[in-house]
Amino acid sequence: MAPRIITTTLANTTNSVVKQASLSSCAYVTFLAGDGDYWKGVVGLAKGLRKAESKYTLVVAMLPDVPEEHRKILVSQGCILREIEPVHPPENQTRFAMPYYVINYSKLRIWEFVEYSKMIYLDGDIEVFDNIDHLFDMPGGHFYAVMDCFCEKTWSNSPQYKIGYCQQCPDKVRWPAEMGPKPPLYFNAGMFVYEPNLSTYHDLLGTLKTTSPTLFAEQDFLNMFFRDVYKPIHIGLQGSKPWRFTGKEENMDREDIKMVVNKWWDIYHDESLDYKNTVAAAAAAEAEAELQPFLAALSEAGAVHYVTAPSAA
Ligand SMILES: O=c1ccn([C@@H]2O[C@H](COP(=O)(O)OP(=O)(O)O[C@H]3O[C@H](CO)[C@H](O)[C@H](O)[C@H]3O)[C@@H](O)[C@H]2O)c(=O)[nH]1
Ligand SMILES: O[C@H]1[C@H](O)[C@@H](O)[C@H](O)[C@@H](O)[C@H]1O
Ligand SMILES: [Mn+2]
Repeated sequence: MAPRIITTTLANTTNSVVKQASLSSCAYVTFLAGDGDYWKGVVGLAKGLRKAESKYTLVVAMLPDVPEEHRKILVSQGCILREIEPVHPPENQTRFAMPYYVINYSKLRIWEFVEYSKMIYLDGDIEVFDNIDHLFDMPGGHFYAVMDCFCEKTWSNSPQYKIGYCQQCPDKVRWPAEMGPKPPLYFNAGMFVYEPNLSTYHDLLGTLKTTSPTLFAEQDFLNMFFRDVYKPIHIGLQGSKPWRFTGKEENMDREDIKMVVNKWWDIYHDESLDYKNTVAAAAAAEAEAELQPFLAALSEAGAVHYVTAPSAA
């Protein structure tokens, strides 16, 4: 965990208590829902970040249905847990299964995490094999993400897939003039760099109320919402539930895929990467003492529901 710089000022102003706090302002954030096996992905991600010697902590935005047992494991791996309320898409407009939408749209709550000025969102099934902390240094005011790939079967009903159009190599198959204007750049929402902000957050939720859900849920929505500030970045995305891989899946007898999956398991099982075995755990114990008044103040104000990593003791 990165050392935190905390200043908590409590001042009485006309009977109200003004609480100011400045926390280390960057963090990674992932999302967790349900009692399934996605928590394994989060453990793999937390350990991968550690292996890459990231300076920043991993926040887990989780829905209330994540069982206590899984929460404990994540806390023991140094994650900061933040429970979020489910976000429901507009009623009567869902052509697809409701739980799918509730899960995905709930991700929008991460704009509420304004104790951080910049965050990198990563899906729980993504692994980092290199340090990507430098992405926090990119200029603010933009939404950074990786361009999506339309070759996936999930895109088979789209015009892009049908004509073999690739936005990453737009010269391979040119967008035909008779099909109208070229579609705007489209990012994958499995990883992005963004700035939590309450006004953006309210705008996101307000706009969602009047937006019909579409196939790729919050991914389509975020593409629409941030279309004017989107900037593509080039980072390899790895996300196919490596913990479920058996080698028998369709097209999965490839050596390169097996190597990535094995690399994922190496990180997952590496005990030296367990939070309790790191110097950060000791530093966190020290920082926790300082952090306590701030958390107490926030929870007193009913602002957040927060669980931090335990001390190494
Ligand atoms: O039961 C679930 C389902 C999902 N997740 C979380 O939600 C993320 C997204 O779900 P998947 O990885 O299963 O979905 P995809 O790989 O299809 O993800 C892509 O499409 C989704 C919408 O269709 C989202 O936009 C997502 O960010 C994008 O990477 C997971 O990584 C995980 O962090 C859970 O915790 N529990
Ligand atoms: O845009 C889609 C979407 O995110 C899918 O859920 C994912 O499986 C595909 O890889 C991607 O192209
Ligand atoms: Mn995924």
